[in-house]
Amino acid sequence: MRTVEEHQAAVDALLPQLPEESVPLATAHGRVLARDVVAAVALPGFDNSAMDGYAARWAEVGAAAEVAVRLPVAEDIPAGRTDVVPLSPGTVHRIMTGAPLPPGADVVVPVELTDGGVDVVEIRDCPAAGTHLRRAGEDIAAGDVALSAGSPLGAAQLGLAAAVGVTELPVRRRPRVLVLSTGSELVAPGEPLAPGQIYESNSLLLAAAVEEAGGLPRRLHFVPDDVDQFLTTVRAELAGADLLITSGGVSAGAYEVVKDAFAGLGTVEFGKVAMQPGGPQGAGTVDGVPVITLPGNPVSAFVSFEVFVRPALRRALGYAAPHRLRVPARLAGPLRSPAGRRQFLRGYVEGGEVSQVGGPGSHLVAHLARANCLVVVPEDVTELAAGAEVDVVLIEGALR
Ligand SMILES: Nc1nc2c(c(=O)[nH]1)N[C@H]1C(S)=C(S)[C@@H](COP(=O)(O)OP(=O)(O)OC[C@H]3O[C@@H](n4cnc5c(N)ncnc54)[C@H](O)[C@@H]3O)O[C@H]1N2
Ligand code: MOO
Repeated sequence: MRTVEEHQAAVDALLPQLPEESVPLATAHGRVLARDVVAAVALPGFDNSAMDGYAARWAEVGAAAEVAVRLPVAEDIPAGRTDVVPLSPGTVHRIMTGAPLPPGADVVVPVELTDGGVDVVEIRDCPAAGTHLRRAGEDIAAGDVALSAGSPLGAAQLGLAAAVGVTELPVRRRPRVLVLSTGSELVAPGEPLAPGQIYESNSLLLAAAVEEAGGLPRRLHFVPDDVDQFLTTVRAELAGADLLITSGGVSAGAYEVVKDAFAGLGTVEFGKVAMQPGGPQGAGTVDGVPVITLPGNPVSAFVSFEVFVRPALRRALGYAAPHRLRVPARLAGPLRSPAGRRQFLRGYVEGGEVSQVGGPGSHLVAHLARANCLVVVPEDVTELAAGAEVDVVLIEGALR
């Protein structure tokens, strides 16, 4: 039986880093940066005002804290004015937020502390010298790394890229991932169910998980437990894919279609991993394309994707942090776990305390949908008391 880490390494080895491509900023959301991006300009690019008010010499207006000071307004500087007129002694400039600070000014008096005068202003109070000034380069200097390789590109990162004048970003191509469910009991949602049939749900679950991990999923129409149909469906689509994920047909039954189809074909190896759920696993290549065969129980498919596929996809995409956030939490109640298997129980964590959501059964998809974390119980732990500390892996729901 493989350890979790051994199977993780086998899956990682299947997925090489994806090639780089350049994408316009407007379509880079959700991608991950392939190379460092250096700031071509400093931020702020020039000394400027943090307030609407009056740029002044503190030596001339500081006394307004005790008694009002009246001074002529020599210039009006809206944001976007590009000529810079130095501040002459004995004058102030009316200035707006973001407008360039005139040389000579060392304080901006907010308009609220004045009478708002246009030609002459009465300054009634004054903050300390140096207040409300934004200095060139205090956020980032030109030539510094603005975004480092491996950073996910969210709202703040895209905002920064635009702020330093970037128009395109280097990212890694999204992997094209085929998802194929197997099982003669499966029926498409919306169709009537005969006794013994169930709605096919894993392809939706896995395609969404692929997308969330940064891949481009393509759901193939599910197939019954029939080797010929399975291989025909796979072969029609495999060329050009970066990965095929299958669900079902990998345990010990009489009709294990995925196992049977790939026996003697390609390099897919089947075996057990010391974990629950997600015991039966397979990984290898077929026609040179990486293939990962997940167990069919919906919770097993989900947990297997989380533990093996998601980190491998994210590593291939270049993420600096391919794994989910893992944090300690106190157990709200006691739990038991099988010896020799790492268990990934479904949990709900809040305020540092985690409650188990449903039992360990890998068919409990409704409970999975209410969980926001996986509770990780190590292989050598069989019992834990309420209050014991465990590691929890935060899954999607936790991050909203
Ligand atoms: N004798 C043994 N039986 C089983 C073992 C074992 O070691 N020895 N392992 C068990 C474990 S653990 C798991 S997990 C499952 C894995 O089985 P398969 O990967 O072969 O999956 P199936 O038998 O096809 O399905 C299992 C279960 O999940 C339902 N299912 C399958 N596909 C879908 C789908 N696309 N959407 C919704 N539900 C799906 C299926 O109806 C079954 O109930 O094997 C155990 N048995
Ligand atoms: O290991 Mo199976 O994946 O329990 O449910």
